[in-house]
Amino acid sequence: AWGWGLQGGSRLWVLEAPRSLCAHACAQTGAGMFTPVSPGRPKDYALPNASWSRDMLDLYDRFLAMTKEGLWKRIPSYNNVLDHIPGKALRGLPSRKKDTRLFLRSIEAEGVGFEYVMFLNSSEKRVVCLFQPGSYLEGHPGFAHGGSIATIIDSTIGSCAIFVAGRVMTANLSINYMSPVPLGSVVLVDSKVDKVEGRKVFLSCKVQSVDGGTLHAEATGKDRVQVAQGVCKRVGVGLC
Ligand SMILES: CCCCCCCCCCCCCCCC(=O)SCCNC(=O)CCNC(=O)[C@H](O)C(C)(C)COP(=O)(O)OP(=O)(O)OC[C@H]1O[C@@H](n2cnc3c(N)ncnc32)[C@H](O)[C@@H]1OP(=O)(O)O
Repeated sequence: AWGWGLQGGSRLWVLEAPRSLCAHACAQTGAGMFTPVSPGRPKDYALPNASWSRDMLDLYDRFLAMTKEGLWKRIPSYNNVLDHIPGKALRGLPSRKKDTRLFLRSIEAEGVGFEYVMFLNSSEKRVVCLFQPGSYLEGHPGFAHGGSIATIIDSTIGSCAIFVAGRVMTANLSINYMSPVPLGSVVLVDSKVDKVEGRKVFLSCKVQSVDGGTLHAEATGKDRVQVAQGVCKRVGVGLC
């Protein structure tokens, strides 16, 4: 169940959302597929569509097969993070604004924005994201904008930190770009939690080509498991 244990010094509040929360948030059914807990069924964008390349489909099939062994789970992807949270746990969270969308899902048309699906390996504290950057993410002609790479890295490490430690905010993200990512290509964004020190979660992430032959980028991140008191009061979590 989704429970809040508040501890905190003078300024900070640590929201200890039990790990079971995330597992609870997406009850797994069938072959590694998640079904959303919230009433109604928001569109799950992390499923194959006509824009996915052969590489993306093959990689997806490979990871989906691994979910059958139970170590990997597919993370559904809705266009609003609140859709990932079980109904009763939404209490105290900012109410959903009808015109907000998760940045990565802000381009509705298939194949031109962020085409991606994430898989979680809880025991390895790892989230791997299969990412196919679309044509609207262009930076240098023909290549993905560095900000789009930073976005998919931030979201992958953010999801990893959420599943390992609960609600987080990214405190620091450092990226080395080694090789540009061609638009329409498929890359593996492989993130893991390296250590947790109190409220700080340290993560690392590599962006590699499907054949592992090209390291496009590598990053380190520091996330923070906490909600600033102000935000806590604003959303009236009630336990502040
Ligand atoms: C429920 C299931 C859902 C699952 C399915 C989800 C699917 C869909 C998910 C999509 C996932 C999206 C993930 C997006 C992730 C974002 O984009 S978050 C947005 C970007 N980040 C922000 O806006 C954060 C802005 N910054 C802040 O709010 C505050 O600075 C922070 C980061 C919360 C830290 O504030 P604070 O807690 O007050 O920390 P502070 O007291 O200043 O420092 C505490 C410690 O942290 C260290 N620290 C603080 N800041 C830094 C820093 N920048 N660098 C290094 N050290 C730092 C300090 O040195 C200090 O260390 P110690 O002295 O304790 O050793």
